[in-house]
Amino acid sequence: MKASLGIDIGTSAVKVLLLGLDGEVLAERAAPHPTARPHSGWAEQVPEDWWRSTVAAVSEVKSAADAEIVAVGLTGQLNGFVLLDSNDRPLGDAPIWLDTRAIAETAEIDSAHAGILRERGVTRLSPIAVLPKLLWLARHEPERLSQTRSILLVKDFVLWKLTGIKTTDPSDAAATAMYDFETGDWNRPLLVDLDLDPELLPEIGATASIGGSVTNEAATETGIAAGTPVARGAGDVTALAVGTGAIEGGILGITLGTAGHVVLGQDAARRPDLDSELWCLPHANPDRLAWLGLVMSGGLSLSWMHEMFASTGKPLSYSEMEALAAEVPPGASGVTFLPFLEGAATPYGEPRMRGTFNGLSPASTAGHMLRSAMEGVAFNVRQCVEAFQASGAEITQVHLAEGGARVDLWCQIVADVLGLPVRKLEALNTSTLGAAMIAMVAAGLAEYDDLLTPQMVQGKRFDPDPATSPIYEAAYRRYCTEAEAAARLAHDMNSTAPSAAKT
Ligand SMILES: Nc1ncnc2c1ncn2[C@@H]1O[C@H](COP(=O)(O)OP(=O)(O)O)[C@@H](O)[C@H]1O
Ligand SMILES: O=C(CO)[C@@H](O)[C@H](O)COP(=O)(O)O
Repeated sequence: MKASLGIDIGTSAVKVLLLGLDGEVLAERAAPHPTARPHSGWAEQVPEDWWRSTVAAVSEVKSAADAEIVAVGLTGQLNGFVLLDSNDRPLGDAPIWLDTRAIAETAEIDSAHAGILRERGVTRLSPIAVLPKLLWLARHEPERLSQTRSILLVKDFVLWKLTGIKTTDPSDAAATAMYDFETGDWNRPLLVDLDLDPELLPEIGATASIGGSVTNEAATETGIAAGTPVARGAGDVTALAVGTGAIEGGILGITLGTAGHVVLGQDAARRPDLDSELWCLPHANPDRLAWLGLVMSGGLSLSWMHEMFASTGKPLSYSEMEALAAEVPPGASGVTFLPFLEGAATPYGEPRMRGTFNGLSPASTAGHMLRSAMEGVAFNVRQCVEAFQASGAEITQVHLAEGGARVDLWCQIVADVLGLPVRKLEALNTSTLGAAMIAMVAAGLAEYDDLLTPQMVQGKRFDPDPATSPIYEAAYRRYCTEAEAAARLAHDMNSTAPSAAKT
């Protein structure tokens, strides 16, 4: 059987998926890679680890399904970047999206260039983005930047390893804050103004277009036939917009990966309210834009607790954690978790906020903390949904996916907190699925209109329980009050802090 191979270089792992041309998922595999946090606020990965994980996961998925790979599509975490020297060797490790060392540079660029960033980049600047991190490097590691001959984003590094071609797509480019939505090119005037060389950046080609084909060397390493076309693909937000069906209309995609994503496909002429810290990225379909509400610590809020239990020598499985949380009533008896372990994106845009439990008493149990962690993430998701609605978007269906959606209680909590029916998709790895779908379009094997596969509309439905509605209304109001106070506190305590150096 012929199949499209999707490859997602995620934060915690590379995931791969074989999608039959009839829309059936034939096999999926993953291979993990670590994140290093060498200094406060830093988060880095080793680019060669992405390639090693890709080779391992592709080899496994090929053994799991007897399929002929006719197209490859890439996606990956946004805003990680590799500096390559004149011999195409990485100059050090790659700062990833979780790296917030450039808080001071962010404030500086945003205040001097807010107009051009909003009008041409359709963004408020965030320290997640590549742009302020490049300025940080120019100031703190100028030699490293002066030795740099090219810069590649995460999925584009793997595309280069597969094809020998350095290229990117509009969705990955736009997240860096260095893209011009009007010209479809890098925002050259902004870069020149900041003394950053636009020629270090790769050319930008359409998401659903072929970027190159698998080289003989990559074929030997991966087992994918030499000459197989590789689509440029998309950053993970745009790929998961495709994979969750958030392509047009009111279909809202929610994912609980390491991050949490709340995504809608909207008409390209419309813009969200950037003051609500919503993001706007090019969609795979050029007639649309992907609107994003970003929850920094989505699935991470639960995997963090999972790791804490494991570190005590008494690990709990995810189903044991779910069972403990299920013993506690909705609203977690007044315990609130603010899910800002990695800072806050939508709606606060405050990277210095941190996670907090409020309302604990001697009667509180691990179940209260687990349930409130899931509820806190659902409340942050609701803030994203309300920001979309305030920007005039209508929501008719909710599709939920990625690793955290394996926890049924969490799916029910999301339905109850939103007061909307939620469908947990059968194909949970939606960015990987989206990458495989985009590759099919790029290779001329499918049209955008064919992209809603049977997996999309199938899956378990969770209806909101009306009995929980008044409880969650009160708990959500409590959460908002506490989160707003925490945002003010983080801002006031840190507003004079200098840029993060090696501490
Ligand atoms: N065995 C499991 N059962 C239920 N949920 C899990 C399990 N393992 C991980 N998770 C959840 O899935 C999240 C990771 O989702 P995933 O889609 O793999 O993330 P990413 O693509 O960001 O690496 C974890 O943070 C955790 O909340
Ligand atoms: O960078 C962003 C948003 O800017 C995140 O969307 C990352 O791309 C995280 O993806 P996961 O690995 O959690 O799926």
